Amino acid sequence: MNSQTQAILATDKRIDGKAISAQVLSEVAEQVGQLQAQGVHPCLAVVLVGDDPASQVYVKNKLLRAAEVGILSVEHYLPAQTSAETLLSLIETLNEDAKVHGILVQLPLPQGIDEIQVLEAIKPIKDVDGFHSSNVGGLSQGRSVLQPCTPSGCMRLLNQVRADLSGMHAVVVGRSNIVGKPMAALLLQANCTVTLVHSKSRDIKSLCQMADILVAAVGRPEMIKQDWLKPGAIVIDVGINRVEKEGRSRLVGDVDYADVLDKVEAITPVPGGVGPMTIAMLMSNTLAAAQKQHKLLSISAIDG
Ligand SMILES: Nc1nc2c(c(=O)[nH]1)N[C@@H](CN(C=O)c1ccc(C(=O)N[C@@H](CCC(=O)O)C(=O)O)cc1)CN2
Ligand SMILES: [Mg+2]
Repeated sequence: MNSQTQAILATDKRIDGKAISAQVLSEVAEQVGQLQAQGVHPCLAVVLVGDDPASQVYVKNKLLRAAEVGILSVEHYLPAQTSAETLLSLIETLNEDAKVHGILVQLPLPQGIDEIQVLEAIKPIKDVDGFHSSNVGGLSQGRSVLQPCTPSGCMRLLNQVRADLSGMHAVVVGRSNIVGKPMAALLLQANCTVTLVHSKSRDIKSLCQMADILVAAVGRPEMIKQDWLKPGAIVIDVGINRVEKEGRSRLVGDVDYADVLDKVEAITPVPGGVGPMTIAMLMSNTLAAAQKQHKLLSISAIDG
């Protein structure tokens, strides 16, 4: 990427997730084309259980992005009352289908289905969400595995601001399996000093004030205010909170954007920051999964 593009993608203080995700998607589309020329057609299986409206929107957007970059998709919509056995049997079928390279089970699952059992059933090589314990363990050891999409998207946004994060103090607020924990692992891999803050941490505000990089993934609307930040901090806001403001429904992050803007070096907006990156990284993971499976098949063909 040349410096002019870099400047466009990170204008002023706002880190433009929409523009950067478009760049990722265009890179993915190019490589999908190269794979197709070798007769491989990357394919993502998307499984949605139940009728959660937000999940329906996310799944629709994933399918749209897949089509845009030339990734095939298969869709499986199951009712909320689906048994764990039925879901596990579908995953087994998709695991064994050589035409399917990536399997995504949209979260959250309806109550009564054990999320961990379902995620563990996905073959690690097809686990494009990076949630299988084998990929989680590989990430913590710094191995090259499929990584969770939101944290890897956040890393891409951070690298837009600074190519080298070495020695920076990163504070991650929130310890979910999907975002907080893998985010801390990726920042550590990038040689940051990492503090993982959670609901039982003492004096969260003081911990945040130490951050050169602050990643907020806590799900509390506009919790982080200007006096929580060190001057010149880089802020990545993973929160997506729907609130009523001035009689209208609006999306806000975990950071009070307008309040902190003067104080930060750079910040992601909500919407248009981390969210679009999540879907772009899913496409990137699906491509990587297809490339790896193709390579393994080619090797086993040579070995006989
Ligand atoms: N299997 C998974 N389930 C869930 C994941 C995931 O990565 N894998 N993450 C979230 C939901 N999610 C993707 O699935 C997701 C959330 C938000 C966005 C997004 O683009 N947000 C927009 C705003 C959208 C809106 O208007 O509501 C933005 O921030 O700009 C994309 C994907 C939980 N489940
Ligand atoms: Mg966003």
